[in-house]
Amino acid sequence: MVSESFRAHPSEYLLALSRPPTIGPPIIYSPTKQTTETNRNIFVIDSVEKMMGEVWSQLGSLMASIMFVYAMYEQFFPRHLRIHATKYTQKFTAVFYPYIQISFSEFSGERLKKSEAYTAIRTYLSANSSQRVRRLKAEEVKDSQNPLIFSMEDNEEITDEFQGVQLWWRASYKVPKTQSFSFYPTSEEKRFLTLTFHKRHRDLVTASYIQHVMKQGRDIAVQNRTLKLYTNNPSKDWSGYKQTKWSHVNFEHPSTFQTLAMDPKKKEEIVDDLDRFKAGKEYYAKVGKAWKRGYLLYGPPGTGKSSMIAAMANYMNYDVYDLELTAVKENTDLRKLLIETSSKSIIVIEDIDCSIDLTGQRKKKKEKDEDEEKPKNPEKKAEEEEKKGSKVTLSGLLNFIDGIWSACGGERIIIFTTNFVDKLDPALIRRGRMDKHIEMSYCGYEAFKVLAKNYLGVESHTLFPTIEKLLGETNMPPADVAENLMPKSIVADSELCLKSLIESLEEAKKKAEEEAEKKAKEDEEARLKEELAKEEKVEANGKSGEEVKENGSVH
Ligand SMILES: Nc1ncnc2c1ncn2[C@@H]1O[C@H](COP(=O)(O)OP(=O)(O)OP(=O)(O)O)[C@@H](O)[C@H]1O
Ligand SMILES: [Mg+2]
Repeated sequence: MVSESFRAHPSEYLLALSRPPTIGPPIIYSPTKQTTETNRNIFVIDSVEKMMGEVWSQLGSLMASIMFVYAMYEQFFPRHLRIHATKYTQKFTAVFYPYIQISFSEFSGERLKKSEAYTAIRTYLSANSSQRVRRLKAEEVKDSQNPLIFSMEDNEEITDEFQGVQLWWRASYKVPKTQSFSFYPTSEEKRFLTLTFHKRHRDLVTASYIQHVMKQGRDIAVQNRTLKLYTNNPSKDWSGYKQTKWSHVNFEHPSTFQTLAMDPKKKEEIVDDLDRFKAGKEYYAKVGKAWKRGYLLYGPPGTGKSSMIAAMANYMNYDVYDLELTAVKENTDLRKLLIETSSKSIIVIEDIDCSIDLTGQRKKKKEKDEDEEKPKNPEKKAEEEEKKGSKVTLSGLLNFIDGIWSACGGERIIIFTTNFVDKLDPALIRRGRMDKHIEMSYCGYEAFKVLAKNYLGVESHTLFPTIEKLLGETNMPPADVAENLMPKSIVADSELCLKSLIESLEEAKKKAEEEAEKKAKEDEEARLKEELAKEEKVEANGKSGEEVKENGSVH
């Protein structure tokens, strides 16, 4: 037998099989020059060669016949009959071939837009294939945390399993036969993914499996993507060639809930709220509310409002749209901006009290009265309006937050920040618009412990009780505490930083006491002044009374 007598390496065996058949007289090996074993091997190789030669020649003639028949078929078989022939061939093969194939092309739609389904499936397969497929393709991906992703190479196949059912995915490509003229750049090869499965699983695959794959693919893409920080372009720049309403950069703020210094209970409450929001798609639909949530962050400067927004974006994996209201010309522009934001995003308006004239309605009325009094020349009026910039009104902003348009897209968080919550119109911050009001306050002991752990890696220290006492007596924002905890030189250790903080706290306490004293003095002086003024008034009244009396007596 060949397999028994052939002892060469498999690669040599394959080499022998692939060698073309030799023509001519057989080679005679001299028994005197070869050992018996080697002779036997040579003989076996020789007979395999001969056998393969026959197979090759038969195969060659068969191929030639098939090609001839195919060429005749292509040339002479009538076109309309060919359609029927293909149809019946497919029906015939379907009897013996129980598998169904679904293909997903890379591009779809009129403008050769990249198919979302293809992208999602490819992401799903990339996540699953890198461990199982031998031939992988490395691709550079924009906007992803991993600059390189590995997907399966063309013509590779991967087996997947879903609810106990086996399915096969294959990546393929087609080179189009004819070149068509197009305005849009087309790649020569058309790539597609083919899913093969047994026909008895048709319902499972179409109803659940594909949805499962696409959802997983999208989730993986969301996990891997780099967050973006958008800002709105001034309304006057919207027309023209590019017409982009938002510009963006990669969002790289490192703030997280771990690094955020605040009361742990309050922090946990916020994280829970965010979790509930993220998982609340069905709930919001059930209660008939748009899937969005508003947060109002208020507190003195440097208490971590902006850091909180960054922590929320990183936690939720949402893009941030930083809306600069002063660059928005009017209410309709606000709506246009809203439409162009994506879901899974946070829309932020910082320092809302400074960005919009919340007494706009009243002012407008005053202006109107003035205008009626003295009509201006229209050119001057337009110039003045241009100078004034934004014409966004409070009602426009209210509509932006919870008008009908605000529901498009879904899964959006709106955040306002302010230093002066009392300045805001109650309508703007009522529950439903700003669902949760979060106060960011001065640094307490709990917040300090978080900062000490983050900045110095210290969880307890003998100086902590002193700091706790001083923090209770002063109002220092976390930004100042953090600054004091930053080592000022390479050799500075944690004790030095804590001492520097104590110094600053004592200084702040002294300053606050001095200021309180000064204020008390000023108040006292003002009170005395008022009393004096009152007395003088009474005196003056008394004098004038007497004069009246005197005058009366004269008359
Ligand atoms: N609660 C905090 N936790 C951790 N770091 C903080 C906190 N508050 C402030 N910081 C530090 O102080 C800096 C300023 O904070 P941040 O910009 O978040 O304050 P803010 O409240 O937005 O101030 P403003 O009202 O002036 O905008 C941050 O870069 C951060 O390092
Ligand atoms: Mg800020």
